[in-house]
Amino acid sequence: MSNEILESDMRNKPFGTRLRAAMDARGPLCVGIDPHQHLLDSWGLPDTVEGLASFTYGVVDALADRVAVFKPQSAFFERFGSGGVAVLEQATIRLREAGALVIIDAKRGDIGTTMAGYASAYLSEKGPLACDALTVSPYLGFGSLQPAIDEALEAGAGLFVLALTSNPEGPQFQSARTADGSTVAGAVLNGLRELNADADDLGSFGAVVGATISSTDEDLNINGPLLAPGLGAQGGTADSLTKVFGTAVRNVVPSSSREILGAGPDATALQDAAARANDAYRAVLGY
Ligand SMILES: O=c1ccn([C@@H]2O[C@H](COP(=O)(O)O)[C@@H](O)[C@H]2O)c(=O)[nH]1
Repeated sequence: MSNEILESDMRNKPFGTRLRAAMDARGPLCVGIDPHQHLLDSWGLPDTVEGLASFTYGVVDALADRVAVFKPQSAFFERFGSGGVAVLEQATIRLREAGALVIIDAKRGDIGTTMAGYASAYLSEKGPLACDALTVSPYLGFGSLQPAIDEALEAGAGLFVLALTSNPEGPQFQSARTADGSTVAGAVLNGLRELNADADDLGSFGAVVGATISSTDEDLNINGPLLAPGLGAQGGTADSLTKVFGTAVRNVVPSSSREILGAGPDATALQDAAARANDAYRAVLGY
């Protein structure tokens, strides 16, 4: 199941094309790798870098060849300093070797050459944390993301820009009106729509839209992927996806972390949890 995505012709395709192929082959589920302290504890592991490594590689070994997309949460690796970041690097390499795509959830955002520094760390194939896509924050202005957009285009990588996040505090800024009358979220979605305008099927520039927002008046048809965290532990369900995403539901990448990870450490239990979630989302998203 892994090799069709790894074939050299696919390797050189833009992120959006590779993402569609991976979801077609393995189902739409994105498994979040969030090694919370309470999860290490429930897996019988110590809250140390060794515990982090056992947890992370346990997820990788169980799921890398059957799940399309993984979203490691950088914060839980950074918590352990350089040793933790080394685990993130290794996990990313192993997942990609098994044909999965990796979105590192680091929500980076800065200006000019600093943003370019983040972009080269995560998006350039020569970067130490080279992955398929990175989450980024647009709150220094959508245009501040340009160095990451340029690097993503150069590397065939993708970006997921925060638009309508799953947390209840999000609307305070995201629903605010900009000078041209659109909301902040609407301005982000417009920016992404422009970036994806020439993409054939799925563009490489995605939005983060939580599965927990009850509904939205924003146009989510951006011809790009819609990363939907908030499923499972935060209360979002497969049915919420139809309500939130409407006609854009086919482009949703449903992401779930604690709901799946809580089934470990047994590999079969992790695989069953991922298969159940994948089947539920497949049915709703039309795969
Ligand atoms: O709007 C957002 C953006 C990112 N996240 C991240 O997704 C996971 C959710 O974990 P669960 O255990 O499935 O709740 C976590 O890494 C968040 O930082 C989000 O939840 N909402």
